[in-house]
Amino acid sequence: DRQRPPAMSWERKDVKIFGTDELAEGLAKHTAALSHKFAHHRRAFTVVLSGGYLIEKLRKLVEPPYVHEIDWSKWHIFWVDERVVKKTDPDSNYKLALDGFLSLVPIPANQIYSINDEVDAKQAAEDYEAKLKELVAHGVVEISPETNFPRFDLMLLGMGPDGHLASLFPHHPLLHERKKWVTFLEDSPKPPPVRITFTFPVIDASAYIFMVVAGSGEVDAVAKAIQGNASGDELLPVQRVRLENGEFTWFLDTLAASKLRSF
Ligand SMILES: O=C1O[C@H](COP(=O)(O)O)[C@@H](O)[C@H](O)[C@H]1O
Repeated sequence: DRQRPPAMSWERKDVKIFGTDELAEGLAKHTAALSHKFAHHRRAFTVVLSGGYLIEKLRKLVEPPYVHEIDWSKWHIFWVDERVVKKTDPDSNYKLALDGFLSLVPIPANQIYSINDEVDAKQAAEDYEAKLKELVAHGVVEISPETNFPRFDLMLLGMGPDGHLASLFPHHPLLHERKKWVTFLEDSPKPPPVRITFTFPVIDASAYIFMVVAGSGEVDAVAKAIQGNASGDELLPVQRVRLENGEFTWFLDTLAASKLRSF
């Protein structure tokens, strides 16, 4: 039933709240719209994924009508963060996305940019940054004219209960990394400890970010992030996103939004 918009209990430009069963449909609809827009204007649609339950929320994209309507040949897939484990490890964000999403859609395999899982974290971060630079040079990934950081078309991200996004955790020194595109950490408070992550300047250069949060686990972080009055060091990582020239939209289900005061 394509004409029927997803049931949405509440919407403002930057916050969309869906019934728990409707969130995946709403996300698919808005993602497909961006895919059409970018595929029409450029030869590539660059999409960055996180791990976590985001992947399960992409389930409607692999079903009709979206699976048939999207021009998957234009999609290029990246990870905002990755655990430094083998690609077959259950902790791998690549494996999670492959099993739950990428193996079900016809994105060309050479347009799926996973990390090098044969090297240590420092080398994996350097390799990934070098790959991004190569793709910028070939015009696949755009570059921000303002900051010279790569500008991805869409980041589909999740957030942890502590407000972390990517592998940028509260009070961690990497929150302040302003030079590198991709960096690494060996002390992630959430296991596994060794990871690589995009830095804030890369996240901030995005054209669109969809921040997807569902269920009751992050309800306090959602309320703090959207309506809290923290400042300085107490800002949650997700509150530190400062898009230069892009749109940040929360995709919440009613449970995740249940501690929001009405706007
Ligand atoms: O460790 C990670 O956590 C976040 C949030 O995960 P979730 O399970 O709370 O959705 C995820 O976005 C990130 O990619 C992942 O490495």
